[in-house]
Amino acid sequence: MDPSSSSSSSSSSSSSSPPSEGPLPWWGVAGALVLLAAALSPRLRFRLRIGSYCLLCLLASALTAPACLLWNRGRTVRNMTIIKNVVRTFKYIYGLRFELKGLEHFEIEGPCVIISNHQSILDMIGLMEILPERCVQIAKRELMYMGSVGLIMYLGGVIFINRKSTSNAKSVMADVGQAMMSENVKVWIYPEGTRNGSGDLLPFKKGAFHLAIQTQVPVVPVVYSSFTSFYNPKKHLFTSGKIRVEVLPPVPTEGLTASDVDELTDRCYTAMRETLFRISERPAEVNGGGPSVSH
Ligand SMILES: CCCCCC/C=C/CCCCCCCCCC(=O)SCCNC(=O)CCNC(=O)[C@H](O)C(C)(C)COP(=O)(O)OP(=O)(O)OC[C@H]1O[C@@H](n2cnc3c(N)ncnc32)[C@H](O)[C@@H]1OP(=O)(O)O
Ligand SMILES: CCCCCCCC/C=C\CCCCCCCC(=O)OC[C@@H](O)COP(=O)(O)O
Repeated sequence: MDPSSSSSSSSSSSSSSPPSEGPLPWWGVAGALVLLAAALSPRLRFRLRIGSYCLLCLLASALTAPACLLWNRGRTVRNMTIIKNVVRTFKYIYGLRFELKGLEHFEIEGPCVIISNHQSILDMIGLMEILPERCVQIAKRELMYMGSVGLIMYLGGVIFINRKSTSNAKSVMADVGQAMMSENVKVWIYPEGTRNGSGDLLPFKKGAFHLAIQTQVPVVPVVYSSFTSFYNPKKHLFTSGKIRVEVLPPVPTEGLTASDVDELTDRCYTAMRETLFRISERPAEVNGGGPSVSH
């Protein structure tokens, strides 16, 4: 037997024979088990998907913060443009498609108060899909402590309030009013004050409407269709989906005073609730609207 042939045969046998079929590495086994479990368990699939979203937010924030610091040297609403362009890519990762209507109502010279319904932590994707220039958000102060996400919110100019202290929140909102006018900034507020995945609207808090009247700027209502068809934590549902977004005509506040807050709140609440039911293809309630303000 020719040694070269034997060596070639051994090499050919080694090259022609399949790679050594040793056991899978531990991480291969772990990955396969996770994928199998996720395929079998909706709860695990949901947790993996929403966990990946949180991780993505943390990672993207950590990577975007230095860019904001280098580009704009600190906390400024100009960072929102950078943040917006990053977050807008998330829709492709999670298969979310937006149908937009009424964006021309954002073409307002100067400040305004934008209000929208708030359903989940996914709202950030919808927020950044249509965020106008020079627009900051009002957020609960607990979000400031969410690691890199809190940092990026701070750098983007987000205003943090203590929801549990009306007096503190009111004084912060008063300062916001002054800053809005002096720095020509729009403010985005979620008047429900918390996430609400019911497919309906919670009663509205009044701070947004006080702010608009105190600064005599218009209120621009924005409505996102219900996520319940593709996102429901109670049912461990989180798939791809379509979100209709409708920007309603600005509601003027010139000439209004604090005594008009309840009427302005009701007007916005009713218009947004009707829109929410329409774009979510949910039959409007026979008995008209629910409570518009928190009692
Ligand atoms: C790069 C990758 C990044 C990836 C990560 C994603 C990051 C993106 C970056 C940017 C995104 C940031 C987005 C953050 C979103 C966060 C959303 C939230 O946190 S929602 C929770 C916080 N928001 C709110 O709470 C809504 C605003 N709240 C209010 O307006 C409230 O009114 C208040 C907090 C000011 C007070 O609330 P409360 O006391 O509970 O109830 P009210 O009925 O509203 O008010 C009680 C009485 O006080 C009167 N009032 C209220 N405000 C005022 C005021 N400004 N001036 C005078 N009086 C006021 C009100 O009229 C009531 O009195 P009454 O006699 O009953 O009328
Ligand atoms: C080093 C500390 C690390 C902390 C780890 C944080 C883990 C979560 C990380 C990222 C989550 C992505 C969040 C994106 C922004 C979410 C904004 C939001 O929607 O917050 C909810 C708030 O509107 C209302 O809260 P409640 O409904 O009142 O409750």
